[in-house]
Amino acid sequence: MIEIDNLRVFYGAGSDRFEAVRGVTLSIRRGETYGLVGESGSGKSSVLNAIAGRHTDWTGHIRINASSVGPARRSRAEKAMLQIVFQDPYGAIHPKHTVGASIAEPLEIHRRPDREKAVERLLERVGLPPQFRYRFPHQISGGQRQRVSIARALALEAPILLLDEPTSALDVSVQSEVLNLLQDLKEERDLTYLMVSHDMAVVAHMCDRIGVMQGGDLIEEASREQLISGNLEQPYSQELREAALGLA
Ligand SMILES: Nc1ncnc2c1ncn2[C@@H]1O[C@H](COP(=O)(O)OP(=O)(O)OP(=O)(O)O)[C@@H](O)[C@H]1O
Repeated sequence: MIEIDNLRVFYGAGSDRFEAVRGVTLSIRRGETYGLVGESGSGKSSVLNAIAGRHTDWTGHIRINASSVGPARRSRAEKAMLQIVFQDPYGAIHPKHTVGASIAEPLEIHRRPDREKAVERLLERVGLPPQFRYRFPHQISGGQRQRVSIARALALEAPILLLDEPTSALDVSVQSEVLNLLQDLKEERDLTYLMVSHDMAVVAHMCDRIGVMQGGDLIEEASREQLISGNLEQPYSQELREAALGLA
């Protein structure tokens, strides 16, 4: 569903030009949840933003559902293939728009019919009551806001969701509810997830496979079983795992 070949991502120009991702190759199957982990600044979000078309200074090959996408502006059909769920829901939902308007916006842009009904169904699917459509983001909790951004991400029925630290801004008690919702949606709709996370526990819970990034390189890939049992090749991956388990 997602194939990346020798992806290099850059920021800045001239002598300030900086290579944040240094030739990453990976592929993610349909229905798989793939977790990108690594310390802050290792390049995880840069990979995600290149795939999403949010950052355009990159080289290499990205194929989404077997079609190549370039760094240039995406077509409507290409955009409809994937959606992002951000750490901070305010990245996706406008603070001055009602919940209903935020969820309806992608449907309006893509001129989908029956938007009222669709918003109602989406709210219901993410576990929010219908009257929430009239509320503003500051009138609902952080977990509820993240449910709204998930509803918005689902609106166009994109087969791929890019999850950028989707629960790290939430209270621990709410985190698992949102993760369980994502898990249920994935099974129900055969979605493919690429998840960026600091949190190895979240990744172990959610992901079929992980990729470990360090300094812009993908240094190791491992299955969930390997992650859980500690059967990792690179000392750095072990360190991340042990730190997450409180063993370090
Ligand atoms: N807009 C930008 N301009 C310049 N450098 C940037 C920009 N965005 C990211 N970088 C740099 O690129 C490198 C990779 O950043 P990136 O955000 O991809 O890492 P990350 O692993 O996602 O980190 P975090 O977990 O903190 O989000 C870092 O050194 C960062 O400083």
